[in-house]
Amino acid sequence: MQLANPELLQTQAYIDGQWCDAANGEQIDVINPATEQRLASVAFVGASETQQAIAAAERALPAWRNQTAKARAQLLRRWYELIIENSADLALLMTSEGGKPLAEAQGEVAYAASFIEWFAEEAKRLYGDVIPGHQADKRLLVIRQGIGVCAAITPWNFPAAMITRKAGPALAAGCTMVLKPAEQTPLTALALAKLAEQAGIPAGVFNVLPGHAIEIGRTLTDSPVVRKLSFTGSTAVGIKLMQQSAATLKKLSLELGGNAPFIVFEDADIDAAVAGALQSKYRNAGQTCVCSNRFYIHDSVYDEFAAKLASKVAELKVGNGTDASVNIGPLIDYKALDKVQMQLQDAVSKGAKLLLGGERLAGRFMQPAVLTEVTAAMMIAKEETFGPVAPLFRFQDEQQVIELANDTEFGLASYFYSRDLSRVWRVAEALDYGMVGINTGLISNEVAPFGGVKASGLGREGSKYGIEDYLEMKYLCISI
Ligand SMILES: NC(=O)C1=CN([C@@H]2O[C@H](COP(=O)(O)OP(=O)(O)OC[C@H]3O[C@@H](n4cnc5c(N)ncnc54)[C@H](OP(=O)(O)O)[C@@H]3O)[C@@H](O)[C@H]2O)C=CC1
Ligand SMILES: O=C(O)CCCC(=O)O
Repeated sequence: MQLANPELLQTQAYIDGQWCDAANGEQIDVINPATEQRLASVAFVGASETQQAIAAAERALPAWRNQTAKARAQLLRRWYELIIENSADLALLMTSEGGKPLAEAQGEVAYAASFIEWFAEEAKRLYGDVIPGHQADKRLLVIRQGIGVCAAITPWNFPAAMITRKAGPALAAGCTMVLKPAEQTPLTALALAKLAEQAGIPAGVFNVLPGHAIEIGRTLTDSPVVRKLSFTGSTAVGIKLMQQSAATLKKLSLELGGNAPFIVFEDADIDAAVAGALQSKYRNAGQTCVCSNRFYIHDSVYDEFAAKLASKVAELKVGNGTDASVNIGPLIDYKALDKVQMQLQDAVSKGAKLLLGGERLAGRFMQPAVLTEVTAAMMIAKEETFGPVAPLFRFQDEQQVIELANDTEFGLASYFYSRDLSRVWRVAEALDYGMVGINTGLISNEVAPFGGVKASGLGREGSKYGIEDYLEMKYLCISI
């Protein structure tokens, strides 16, 4: 891994503006999932370093909070610019430790940077309210202030964007942050911290702790100083963190698993639906929480859709994401590969047909797959796949498919294709999901509210709504 700016390869934790090893010297290897070679050994910290980071974030809070939003925005703007200037290195780090193809990694760097830019601007417009008084001698106002010290725990599948989608609004609103990145992808997080340091973000405002998930998570949730926790990851861990946060009554944002339906109605533009399916299913080898998980195709267009999708999937090239011609990188680890293979085998054993792909290749790679004649009795209908497999179900009518699509504990992203305007409204309103892509397979951007309902979590990230989770409202009652 040859970085143009070698300073971006940081292997120590970043606490209170200092780069430091774990107190006990512990380290963990970061492995390239494509080559299975060691990229670096990174400090692996625990509870005591987490306490230090929380204390640093608490100390840094008053000065950071008391600056004007504009002053904070100027520093955040510089952070944004440095991310853009270093985007080639950041993308290479991301591909090397997470496996996504370089073009996708470059896209993620731009996406990640956009949250810093957006929230730096947004924080200047955190207006309050003047409420008509209830008595002649009273004046009532509402102001909005940053909530205080925040914690963030982020996953490996978006090693940069899930950090900036949390740190952007937090820092812009005047909060400070302690971040624990995923064990598999600490290098991108530490590079972001290096750029934050270079941008002049003061010591203690943004701290990064690669280390023991359970110890760090417990220390963050137990701390009364930490007023808010934002987590992206699995539903099981989200529930655990919510339980742990109960004693200190933390404000929570939880962006958890999904089981996205992708519906193709009989009046859809089939070619457009195939293009959308490719984007929404195979991005990051299917490892995103908004990836389509269940394809419901109207009986009358099922065979056409299946054939067209399979012919496009056959063109996808599997390999090391640093090769510019590659579309599908490795899965993150063997556990992920085993889970996808198990879902495939379960479906085939219950009557599904493997139209294309599915073979396990050397290392952590697999051939992207299309499965047909899939039914609700199969494991793949219920569980998040997090892999490059498109299972196609048949349906006959609108009401039936809405019921099927909503028949899941999850409620993050959903997609459908139709050219009938009345149906577009009906179905969009009936889908029990936080996000609905209509005639598109890509919905994520910094200006729109990202988040789910039911077991997919709490709160929204990005957009003008995303900063609300980092604010408290204060009511002022003035007697004159
Ligand atoms: N909603 C989403 O975007 C994502 C969903 N997932 C789903 O979750 C499945 C498993 O993926 P996985 O990466 O294991 O997801 P996890 O939920 O286990 O991990 C996400 C983050 O939480 C941390 N974490 C794990 N356990 C704890 C804990 N007890 N206390 C505090 N932090 C904790 C992890 O740390 P560490 O890495 O150190 O273990 C990581 O930083 C995937 O197959 C997918 O279905 C996964 C990633 C993202
Ligand atoms: O998969 C995830 O962790 C959510 C991020 C995906 C996106 O923002 O599109």
